[in-house]
Amino acid sequence: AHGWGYLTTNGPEKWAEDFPVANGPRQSPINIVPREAQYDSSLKALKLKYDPSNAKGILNNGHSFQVDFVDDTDSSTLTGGPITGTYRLKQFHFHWGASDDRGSEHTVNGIKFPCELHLVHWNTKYPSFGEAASQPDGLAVVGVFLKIGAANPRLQKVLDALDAIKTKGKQTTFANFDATTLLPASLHYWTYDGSLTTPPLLESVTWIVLKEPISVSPAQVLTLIPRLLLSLLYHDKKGKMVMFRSLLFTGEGDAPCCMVDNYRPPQPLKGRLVRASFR
Ligand SMILES: NS(=O)(=O)c1ccc(C(=O)O)c(S(=O)(=O)NCCc2ccccc2)c1
Ligand SMILES: [Zn+2]
Repeated sequence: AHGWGYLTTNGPEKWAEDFPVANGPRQSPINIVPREAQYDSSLKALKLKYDPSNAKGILNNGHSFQVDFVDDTDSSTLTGGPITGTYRLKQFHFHWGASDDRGSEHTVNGIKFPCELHLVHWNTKYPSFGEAASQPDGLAVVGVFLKIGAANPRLQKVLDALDAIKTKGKQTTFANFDATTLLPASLHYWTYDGSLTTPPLLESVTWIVLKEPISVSPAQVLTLIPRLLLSLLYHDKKGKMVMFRSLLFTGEGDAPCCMVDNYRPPQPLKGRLVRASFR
């Protein structure tokens, strides 16, 4: 049987067949309506402390690429914000579109960004990530929108590594990456109780979506094309912005299938409250 994916044959509209929680009460992503979010003055500031030496490797997992972190100590953690206790960084990954009018999972007033970064953390009150992933307060994911704009030299290191992981299952070392460089200046956020946005869609995620996007410039990416030849943002001849092209969902030897549009659309709020850390 084919696994889940993002094609019409195995995409988000089909996931409930194998993962019935897809129709659960706290599914992600959602459309965020800032005017309907409730400012909560008791929400603390986010504290993200990442140790660059914890970066382990970068992997094409067949539905995105992820940078994995060593998570056997509290050296890369999320504290404060809407959560209590200490959550450890496990990995970060991206969702993007085949064109610049789509790609993000969360939307703001119905607006899609071309890309969204997810930094996945797990609650250290549980013995492992796998254990935490099945608990209602087990995971916390920080979502950061990407928009096309000024250059972002730090993202380049991630893009550079992609040509070594073109096909599913490929991975390469990726040391000394400071994930805090991927964060915007303001850590103002919206937060709500949700789920993983890919199967197994576990309802164990406290979502923390930053209001301020980070930007990456087309020019910056154009300089990468010769070296990357793979996942990149570039203006095609029609001037349309194209994102993270041609990473492949498929493994070596399979008929190549472009890894694009790897995002789940917004899910019903089902009465949930979205809180804002800012007025
Ligand atoms: N968009 S999201 O942040 O919800 C997300 C997407 C993909 C993954 C993943 O592992 O592939 C993850 S993960 O790193 O949290 N792993 C979830 C799958 C998993 C569950 C339980 C044990 C191992 C892996 C999260
Ligand atoms: Zn994600």
